[in-house]
Amino acid sequence: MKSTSNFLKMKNEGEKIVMLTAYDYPSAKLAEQVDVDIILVGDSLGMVVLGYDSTVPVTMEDMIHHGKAVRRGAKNTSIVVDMPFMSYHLSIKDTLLNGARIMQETGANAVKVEGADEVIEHIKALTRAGIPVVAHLGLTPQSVGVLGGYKVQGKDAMAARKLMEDAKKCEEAGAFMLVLECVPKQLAREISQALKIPTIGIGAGVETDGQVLVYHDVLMYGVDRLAKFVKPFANMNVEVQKGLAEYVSEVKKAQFPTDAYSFTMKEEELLGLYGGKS
Ligand SMILES: Nc1nc(=O)c2c([nH]1)NC[C@@H]1CN(c3ccc(C(=O)N[C@@H](CCC(=O)O)C(=O)O)cc3)CN21
Ligand SMILES: CC(C)C(=O)C(=O)O
Ligand SMILES: [Mg+2]
Repeated sequence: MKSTSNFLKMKNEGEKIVMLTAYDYPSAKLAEQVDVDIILVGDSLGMVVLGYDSTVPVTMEDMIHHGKAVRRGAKNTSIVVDMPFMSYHLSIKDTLLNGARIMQETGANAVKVEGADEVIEHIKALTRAGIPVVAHLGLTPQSVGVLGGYKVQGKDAMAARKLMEDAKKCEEAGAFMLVLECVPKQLAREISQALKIPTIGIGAGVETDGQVLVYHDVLMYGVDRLAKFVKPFANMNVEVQKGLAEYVSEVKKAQFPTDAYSFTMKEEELLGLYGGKS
C-alpha cells in the first residue's frame, strides 16, 4: 500500500500515478488486481451509481457506506474518500469530526476536499489532526451551481493566476496531492512543475504527475454521455446488454436452466413425496 511519501517519490522519479474511482466491493477488487496506485471513492458515485444529476445530494452516510465496501474489496491499496458537499465548510470542528468519521469508519488513508479560499484553513486543520488531504481545484463539481455548469476552468490569464496561487496555498496548507479537473493542459503543466506535491489530472492533459478517471467512464458502464476528456477503454454497456438479453431470451424460451444447472433427487425418494415410500 503506497503512502504519501511514496507518491512524492513517484513524482520526483517521473513515475506516473494511476488513480481510479471505485464505489463498491467488485470495482475495488478489480482496481486492486490491476495495480491502480490509489483508489478514489469519489462523490461522483452520486451520479454514476445513485442516479442524481449532480454530486450535491451526496451525504456523509453515502460516502461512508461506499467507502467501507471499497476498503473490503481493496485491502492493500491506498484509498482516498471524497468529503461530500458542505461537510467541510461549516466550522473547523465539524470538518474534523467528519474527516475523523470517514477515516475511522471506512479505513480510508486520506480525504479529498474541493476548493481553496475558505477551505485552506480546513486543509490545515485536517492535516494537523493527522488526516492526509488531497486537494481538488479547477472544475469543482460540488460548486456546479456557482460555476454555471461543468466547464473548463482557468482559461484566461487572471483565472489561471488564481488557480496557480490556490494550488500553492493548498500545498502550503499541507495537502499531499492535488487533483486538477478540466483545466487547459498548459496551465496543468505549469502548476505541476511549480508544486512539490504530485498533481493528478482529469481533463488536464498528460503533463500532470498522474491521471484519474471515473470507473464507469473508463469501462463505459451505465453511462451514455462521456465528457471530452474521457477515453473509454472498454464498452460494458454493449457486453452487459448482450448478456442480459440472452438471459431474458433463454428464460422465456425455457432454454435455461438445462440439467447442467439443475439439482436432482433419486426417483424412489420422489415417490415418498406423496407418501408412497418412506
Ligand atoms: N461520469 C462522471 N464522470 C466524471 O468525470 C464526473 C462525474 N461523472 N460526476 C462528477 C464530476 C462532473 N464532471 C464533469 C461532468 C461533465 C463535464 C463536461 O461535460 N465537460 C464539457 C466541457 C465543456 C467546456 O468546454 O467547457 C465536455 O464536453 O467535456 C466535465 C466534468 C467530472 N466528474
Ligand atoms: C472526478 C474525480 C476527481 C472526483 O472528484 C470524483 O470522482 O468524485
Ligand atoms: Mg468528487
